[in-house]
Amino acid sequence: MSKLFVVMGKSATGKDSIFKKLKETAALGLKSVIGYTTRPIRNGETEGIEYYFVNEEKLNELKRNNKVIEHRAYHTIHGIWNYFTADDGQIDLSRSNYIMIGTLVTYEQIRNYFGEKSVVPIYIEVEDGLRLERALHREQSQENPKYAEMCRRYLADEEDFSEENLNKLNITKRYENKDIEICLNKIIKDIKQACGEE
Ligand SMILES: Nc1ncnc2c1ncn2[C@@H]1O[C@H](COP(=O)(O)OP(=O)(O)OP(=O)(O)O)[C@@H](O)[C@H]1O
Repeated sequence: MSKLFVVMGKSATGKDSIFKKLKETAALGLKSVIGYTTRPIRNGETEGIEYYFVNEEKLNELKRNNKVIEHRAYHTIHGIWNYFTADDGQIDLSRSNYIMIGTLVTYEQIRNYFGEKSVVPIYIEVEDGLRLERALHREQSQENPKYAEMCRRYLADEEDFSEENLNKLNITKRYENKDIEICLNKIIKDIKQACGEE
């Protein structure tokens, strides 16, 4: 049976970096599910690669057509930022294995939508101090660093990814992203196993 892998973790744990590498690992043959967001595009991001960057009008249109699989709205310092996954023809579990980035809420809703057997969590962890350092470093490289939003997100993650929430969803397996290559190798091995290749 085909699988949909959901890469999750707190801010700056390296989800985007790991997601990109897994997508590029030809041996896995994973198709990516691109999510949608109404937040502004960051330097270095490309439309249709990290996300489809859309406005709220588009979100409302997809909602009216019952095409939104899961949706989260964050009250940020810059207003409401929406993130969602749309049933836009990208996912066909009878044909391929897929990978996407998400939050715990995404994972829960996607699991409800496609069923527990088809959806596999990949939870990334980084020690809090190191993670804050990486978040700051990344923000400093932006044209308009959003430090207040970085701090808000850092604190919000504590609640969103609490042990209680992780336990509720039965997420026991953790991948530590200290050294990205070691982390990737572990994930690749497990993805192969889950897809029945090992
Ligand atoms: N193993 C690693 N060692 C050093 N730096 C890393 C490692 N993994 C990721 N990074 C860097 O840490 C920063 C955060 O990584 P990334 O943007 O992939 O995180 P993210 O989890 O997708 O964050 P967010 O959810 O906030 O978008 C980036 O600048 C990235 O280059």
